[in-house]
Amino acid sequence: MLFAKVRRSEVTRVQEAVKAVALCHNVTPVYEESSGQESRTEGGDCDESPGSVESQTEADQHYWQPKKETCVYQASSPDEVALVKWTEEVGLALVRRDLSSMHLRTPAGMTHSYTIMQVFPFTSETKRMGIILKEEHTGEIVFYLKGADVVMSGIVQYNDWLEEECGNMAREGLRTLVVAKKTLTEEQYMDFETRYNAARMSVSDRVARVAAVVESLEREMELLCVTGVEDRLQDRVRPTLELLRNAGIKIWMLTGDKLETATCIAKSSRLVSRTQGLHVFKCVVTRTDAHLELNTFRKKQDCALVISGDSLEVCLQYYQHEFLELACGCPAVICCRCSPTQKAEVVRLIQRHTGRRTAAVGDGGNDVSMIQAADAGIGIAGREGLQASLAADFSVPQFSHLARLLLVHGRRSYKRSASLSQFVIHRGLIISTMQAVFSSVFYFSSVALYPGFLMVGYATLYTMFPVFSLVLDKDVSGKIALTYPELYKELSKGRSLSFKTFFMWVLISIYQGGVIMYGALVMFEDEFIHIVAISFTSLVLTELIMVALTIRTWHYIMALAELLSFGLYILSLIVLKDYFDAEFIQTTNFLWKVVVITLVSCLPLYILKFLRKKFSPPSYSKLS
Ligand SMILES: Nc1ncnc2c1ncn2[C@@H]1O[C@H](COP(=O)(O)OP(=O)(O)OP(=O)(O)O)[C@@H](O)[C@H]1O
Ligand SMILES: [Mg+2]
Repeated sequence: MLFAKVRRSEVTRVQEAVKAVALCHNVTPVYEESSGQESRTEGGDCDESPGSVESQTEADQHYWQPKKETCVYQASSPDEVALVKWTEEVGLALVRRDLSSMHLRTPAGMTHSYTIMQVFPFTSETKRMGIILKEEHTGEIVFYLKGADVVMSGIVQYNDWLEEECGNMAREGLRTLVVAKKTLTEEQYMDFETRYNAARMSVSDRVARVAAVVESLEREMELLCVTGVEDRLQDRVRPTLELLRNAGIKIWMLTGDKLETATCIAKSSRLVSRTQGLHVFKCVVTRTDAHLELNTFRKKQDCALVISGDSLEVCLQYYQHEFLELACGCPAVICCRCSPTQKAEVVRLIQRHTGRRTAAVGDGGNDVSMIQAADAGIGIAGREGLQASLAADFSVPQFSHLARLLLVHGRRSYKRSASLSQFVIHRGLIISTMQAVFSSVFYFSSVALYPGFLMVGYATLYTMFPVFSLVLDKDVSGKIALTYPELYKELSKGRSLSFKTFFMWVLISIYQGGVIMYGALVMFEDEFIHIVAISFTSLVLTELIMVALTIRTWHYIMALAELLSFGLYILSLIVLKDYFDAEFIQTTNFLWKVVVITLVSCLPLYILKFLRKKFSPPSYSKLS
């Protein structure tokens, strides 16, 4: 007798729990035709007031007939989808949902309808979501609440197993949610509704007041169950993280998850290797606690840090500098139970403290603020929707694509921007130097060295294509860049674009400009009138040769650009009779002088480059 009673209550409790999981969520079933073309959402975006369900009876019947369509669950949270799928598997399927109602199909084939009275959506701040439903059959009003264990443990009635069970699941890497319920009487609900509506109407402090009213309901709730959803890692996360680490990138993991889950994921993704120490920062509340904890942590070496959002806040409040100093020295940092604003704040602090570039990678809506705060925001378009990838600077479909994005494209882009920008400076400065030399020789008169179209042509037709084709340059192939992440590490020293390289280019420009101009002046004392033809030809040739010297891997477009520019210049020599003396430029005199001047301006650089490659070759050249 007693046995039967216990058993029975157990069965009903399990039923209650499954029902709660099947009802407390924001999932909408969508039916897709088998062809996979059409999809139909129910409700969702139409703005109906709760209660207007009569008009749908016809549609309902249509829906409840067995059909060939396949049902897909749609929700912003993949966890919720997983849970609803599970309830369908155990027999309680969500067949239909709109703004005002929800329908479940029981294993016996019956349909239970529920009116949705209120929904309190999930936010990362409250870490829970709630729903108030009225069962149409019995008229019972139930408030279901589902959320993170930290918040739920204060809401549910006393029990001795919640914390332990959540911990157990989390240590296996499961993402846990606690589900609770509370039955409301009609009066209780009416009372709540009046207060809730009043709060929603209030002009000032609306958010806080609404939250207070909802909180008044969240007391002494009956604990139903704990769910654990496996958050499987995407493909190739482990090797990607390893590659990034070898590339000299410090990785911080910022998550809203529970400490144990986050630790487990950090281990399974090898963010923290098995042999590496892991320091779990104790929960601190006061300044002294934080001080002591920081001191304990300081003594450990080469140890990854795990810290919860609350403790992080305390540390940042009192010991911002010290904390960041220690954390930045860690091989990996894991911040759990972070709110979205906290994630963004951490990114900003790292930027400010280290002065380094940051990249934030995220896939969910709760990562948007951090993606926007970082120097490079990278969104992963995936199961959690598109919010992150829409807010990001770069969007990738898979975490593992990060390796290619950073190590190959990021690296190339940096190198290319560096060489392109410095070349543009060189191109402008060399001609300015020539003008300056020319003017100073003629007592600083303001006579333009090159007339009209030559100036325009220099900046455009004659040199533009080769210089811009530098954006196609590659020093090593993508495969090599991915095999040797150390290549990326070198970039962080900023050697491709620094004051040093800038002044090198300035020097080169001054040297070349000076050589060409003085050369032309010295060699042509007797034929001064040809100085334009000579110096300009040398100038264009120098520019083309310099581009050719800079290029590390020839692309056919680069060769084309060089030939095109050269061809166009030859053509203008013939066509622009106003600027060039047609007879003179056909003489060998002209030719050998141009060749000599160009050689003097370019050969030393070529020799220097050659020597440098020979005696201190850059690492990429050793690899290719
Ligand atoms: N749909 C939901 N309903 C109720 N509670 C939820 C829901 N989604 C998440 N939670 C709880 O709120 C916590 C914080 O969620 P949040 O979205 O900020 O981070 P997360 O999804 O756990 O982690 P990540 O930052 O890695 O995406 C979760 O750990 C979970 O306990
Ligand atoms: Mg999330």
